[in-house]
Amino acid sequence: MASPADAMAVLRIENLSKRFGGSTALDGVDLAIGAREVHGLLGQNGSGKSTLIKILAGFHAPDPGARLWINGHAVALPLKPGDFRRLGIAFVHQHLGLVPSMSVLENLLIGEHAVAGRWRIAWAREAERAKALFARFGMTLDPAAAVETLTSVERAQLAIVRAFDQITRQPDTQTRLLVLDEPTPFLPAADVQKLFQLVRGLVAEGASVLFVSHDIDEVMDITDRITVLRDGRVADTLRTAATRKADIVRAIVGRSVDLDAMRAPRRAPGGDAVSIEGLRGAIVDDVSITVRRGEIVGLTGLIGSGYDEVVHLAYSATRALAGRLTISGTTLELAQLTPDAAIAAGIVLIPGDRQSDAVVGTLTVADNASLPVLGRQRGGWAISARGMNRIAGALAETFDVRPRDPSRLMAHLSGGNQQKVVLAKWFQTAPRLILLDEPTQGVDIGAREQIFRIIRDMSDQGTAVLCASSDHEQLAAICDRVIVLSRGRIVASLEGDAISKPAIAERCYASFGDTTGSVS
Ligand SMILES: Nc1ncnc2c1ncn2[C@@H]1O[C@H](COP(=O)(O)OP(=O)(O)OP(=O)(O)O)[C@@H](O)[C@H]1O
Repeated sequence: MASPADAMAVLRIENLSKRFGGSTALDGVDLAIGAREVHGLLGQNGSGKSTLIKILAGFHAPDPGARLWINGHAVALPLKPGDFRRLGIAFVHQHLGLVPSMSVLENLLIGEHAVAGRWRIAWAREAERAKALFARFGMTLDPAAAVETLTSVERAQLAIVRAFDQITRQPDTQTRLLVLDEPTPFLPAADVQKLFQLVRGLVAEGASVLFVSHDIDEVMDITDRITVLRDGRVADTLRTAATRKADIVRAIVGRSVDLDAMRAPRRAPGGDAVSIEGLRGAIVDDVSITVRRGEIVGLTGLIGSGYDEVVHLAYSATRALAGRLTISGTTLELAQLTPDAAIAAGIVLIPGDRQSDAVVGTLTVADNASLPVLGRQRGGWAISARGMNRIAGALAETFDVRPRDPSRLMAHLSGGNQQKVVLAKWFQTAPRLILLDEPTQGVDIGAREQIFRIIRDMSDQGTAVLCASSDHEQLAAICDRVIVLSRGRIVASLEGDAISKPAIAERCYASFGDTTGSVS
């Protein structure tokens, strides 16, 4: 039903559909974003969010029958790549699109280089303009600073302000629509609030925002309305202020989810399964951790505290300067360990940045899922494709990978479904120690529940689990113990009922006192 906000929509789409071969990504979607509205776009993995955004970016052509209006003016579809600029739309994706080695100012003006006739840039004048632009939104960025020296939240702020600046420079339009596609992963709560302050500042200056996220708390905080996609259709459009979290979850998943039930029942831990002693890396400094049998241990802290380095050092994805890891009676010197030797010892690392570290996009789902167990698939000299498909099919069933098509190219799965394949691929090797780095980043609330259950099952069967994450809700849901790091050292350990989302956050921020180094 059209609301008053729809009548003066900055962007209005009707009957948007998109099929890829036999599968339907979007099916008759209507969406209206009001002037100065922050509009959330939510939905399970594979529900069609990225496809919708890619159609606006001119990357995909929609199926015939769709209609688009920008500020009340009909716009012909399909859009060509780059059309969005002259229409007053800008995109900020999770990877932000900044060049770290270039300065803040060069990054701000990167779009200007690309525009014919704008090669001559008055740098001094632009630097003054940039300072004024940042000051307008309460930011204190130095235009001459290299982006690689900025904090994560400063980079995200720069990417968002740049997007706003690019559209306000467009001569042909008054439209200012920012599409923020998961801009907050890995940011601690206080930094998310800084970004939201910026978003509110941009809205006060006339911008509208489409905010895509899996974080329901954040969406409830920043949006005015929410559109929920399910299986490519609009499941609901909700006014945020009048909506409870449970209603949003139900719209996303299509059923009720008992959020409290996702919390792990407390178990009595067994004997020591894995111990890490005297670990040192670029940030981590003399850290010792013991994981007991049947125990899931979380690692967290502020960005730069080193909590995520621990799992990479324990697998030797990054070579440790010093430290020992003892597993099943074998002690490994971490300064000499290689990933091959780690895998042979039953250690697996599931990295957070799956696009670059964990996925081969040009191979099928079956190929990706089979990579760690190829040795088991050799029939004579050939690798059995049927065997690989069978294994991948069974894993896809357990991990609810959608669609259930092992022959699909990995690059053609949605981001969250790729993550499920990565988890499935390593879990089938029955590891002794699983090192997780942001395991449910980009994964929807329904799949998250399944993944938590699988991690718990693995731990019940004796696998030791170390999970590095900045998602305190996730840690509170799955961990028996949560270790907090600051400046490379352990500063707190929460156990049992002391673990909660606010308690973890509090320890992360109150962590500039004494450091103890080890916890068992
Ligand atoms: N290029 C493609 N070829 C074939 N199928 C595709 C392609 N891109 C997306 N799909 C399919 O379209 C559907 C919607 O995917 P989309 O990436 O839009 O989901 P999403 O809501 O963004 O998911 P996520 O939250 O996991 O990022 C999925 O079933 C996906 O497998």
